[in-house]
Amino acid sequence: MTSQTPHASSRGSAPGHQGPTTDQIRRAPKVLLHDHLDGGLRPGTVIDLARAVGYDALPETEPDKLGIWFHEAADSGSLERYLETFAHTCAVMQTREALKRVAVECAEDLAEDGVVYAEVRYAPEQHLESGLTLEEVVEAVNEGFREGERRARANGHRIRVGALLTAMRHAARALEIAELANRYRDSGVVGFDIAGAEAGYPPTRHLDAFEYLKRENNHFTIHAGEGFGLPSIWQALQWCGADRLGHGVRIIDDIDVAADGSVKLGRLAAYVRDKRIPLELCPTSNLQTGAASSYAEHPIGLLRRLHFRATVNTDNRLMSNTSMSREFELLTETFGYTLDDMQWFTVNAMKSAFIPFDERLAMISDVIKPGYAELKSEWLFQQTAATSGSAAKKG
Ligand SMILES: O=c1[nH]cnc2c1ncn2[C@@H]1O[C@H](CO)[C@@H](O)[C@H]1O
Ligand SMILES: [Zn+2]
Repeated sequence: MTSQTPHASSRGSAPGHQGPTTDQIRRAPKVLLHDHLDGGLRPGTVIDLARAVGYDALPETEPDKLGIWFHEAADSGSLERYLETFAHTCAVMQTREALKRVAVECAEDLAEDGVVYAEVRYAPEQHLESGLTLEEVVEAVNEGFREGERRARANGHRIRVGALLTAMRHAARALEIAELANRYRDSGVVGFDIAGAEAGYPPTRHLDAFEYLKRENNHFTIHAGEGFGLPSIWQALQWCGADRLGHGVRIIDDIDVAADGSVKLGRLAAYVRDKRIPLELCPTSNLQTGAASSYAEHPIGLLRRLHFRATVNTDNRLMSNTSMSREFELLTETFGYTLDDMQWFTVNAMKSAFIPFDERLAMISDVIKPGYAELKSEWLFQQTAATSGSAAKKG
């Protein structure tokens, strides 16, 4: 972890610059731990696939309008209504070809955005309507990610994508999906997750799946502390044993900031910080589901200042009309973050990934840190009147 203070000065960019430029943010190496495959389709692909399978329930048939429709429909203030929009994306992801294409494009789009490592999740049980088996779903997506990585490389980008298999918390297939994740752990699947409406569906309903994964020494994250508060986070950690928290943003309810600015952590918040539990924060998604009321008031500001293991994520690029670069742009605008802050979030994410330690370390020391060092040194080589020699000639 870097040791700079939260609002590190302009050391990370050219003197006088308040923060990184849009272009620097895009080129900076980024790590994404929380992104849903069925929440990141290109609008044009949704339309193509709907046509191919004869799905006629799309609300719009023109890409730009459909993109806007997803964004507006998801902008509902409630997690339950936000989740309704996935009926359309899941409906068109029911064949091997469709799943593969979506996975290829996902890897390509993330690479284009400067993401060097991503864990992308989806719920295999939601892709069985046309007769695919769970294994066929996983294999089609894996094939797509490998092909996407190859195409990204051909375009001059480097990315690695791992899959997380999600079980839906309202359903009863968690153990089966956990076993599936375990079977594919050496073939592209790096962990497990549960998602879906949170209120009324506590993670302890799926204890058998989590206990199984622990016995197998496997990894899992749990969506908790988004649509419901502290009890959900507490269960996810202390009953289920989650390695990471999907969102976890409501941990803020256990942090007291006094009028004089002094901060007191409750027992659960202290545990989360002390144990370095990674928080997969997704600012824009939280605004849409009502888990936060504005970027300025988003708990990520305080959590970063208090040195929680905070990470920045997209959640659903289609529904939130976002990307990793966009999330960082919004954060730099709101909190004045510099390249040092971006690097801190990125190293946090890489440390928290589910791939082996030696690979995480190599990513941090050989990809992430050199990438940021390169960006941070750019101002030194900008041609100015002082360095171009033109002043001397005129004199
Ligand atoms: O932010 C979220 N909270 C909870 N569930 C979600 C969120 N985003 C997506 N999904 C759910 O996860 C499924 C598998 O990818 C999606 O189909 C959606 O229902
Ligand atoms: Zn999510």
